[in-house]
Amino acid sequence: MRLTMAGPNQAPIVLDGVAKTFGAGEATASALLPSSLTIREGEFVAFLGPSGCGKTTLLRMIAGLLELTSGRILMSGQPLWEGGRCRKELLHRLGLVFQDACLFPWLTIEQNVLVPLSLRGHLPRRERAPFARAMLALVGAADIAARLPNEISGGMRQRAAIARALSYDPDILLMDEPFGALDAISREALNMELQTLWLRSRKTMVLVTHSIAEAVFLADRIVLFTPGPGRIDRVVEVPFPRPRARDLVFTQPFQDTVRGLHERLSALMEQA
Ligand SMILES: Nc1ncnc2c1ncn2[C@@H]1O[C@H](COP(=O)(O)OP(=O)(O)OP(=O)(O)O)[C@@H](O)[C@H]1O
Repeated sequence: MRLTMAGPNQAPIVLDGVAKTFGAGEATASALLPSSLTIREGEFVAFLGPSGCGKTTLLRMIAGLLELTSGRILMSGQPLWEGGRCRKELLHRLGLVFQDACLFPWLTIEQNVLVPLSLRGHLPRRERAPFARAMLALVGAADIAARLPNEISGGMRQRAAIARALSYDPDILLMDEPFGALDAISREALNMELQTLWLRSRKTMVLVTHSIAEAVFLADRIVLFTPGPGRIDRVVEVPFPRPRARDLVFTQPFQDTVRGLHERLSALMEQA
């Protein structure tokens, strides 16, 4: 089922006092303190914070993979969780990409990208393969359509994972450290591709990252978390116009922004 588009006052994602604790009794541990945030239509938001601050936990709650302990998540104004039950029909708006590409090793890349199309069945059968190839082309991976996952590089596997997430035709792309395991140069190339993808599609994108520079390069707004149990410390607007050139990272204004965030994160970690 496809939902109607969000109205002007219905942001794609609203977090309203969202919190999570794990365990029970004396073993209870807080993973995320109450956090509120509005993610706007078509914006690129990065979640940035030290290890264990609850970024992944929050992303998993937005993805409907983890129940909230308290608070509400609204998707285009509709609560994602109701009475302890996740409203699966709202999840059709989401595409997910994780650090590990999680591709089926016995399927070619094109077949992997076709899986969600077959499962969802939202395209006529004859249109599926061309659509899968178009998604691979969009992320610069058209050449590897016929290869198996273990025959290609980690960077190419992540491109394929993004293409697979896009084949759900999501309005919102949630990404958890998608390039965390890649070398610096591949990561830069993938960041450029991701920016191009965002510029072309204007999908709402949420990226969890440890990298301050990656967050500054890609995001419109950076959500900074305190050390665990984390909460949102502040939301920082990134001032650089688009498209952002690869060389932006070497400029003084970029490095000043990175340094400012670094100093804030260091201060938070010293206070913790
Ligand atoms: N299933 C779970 N059961 C118990 N504790 C958990 C579970 N998942 C996460 N946690 C705990 O919740 C806290 C937040 O973890 P989370 O993975 O969300 O942090 P993170 O900011 O994404 O960290 P990283 O950047 O290292 O991935 C951590 O203390 C973690 O140990």
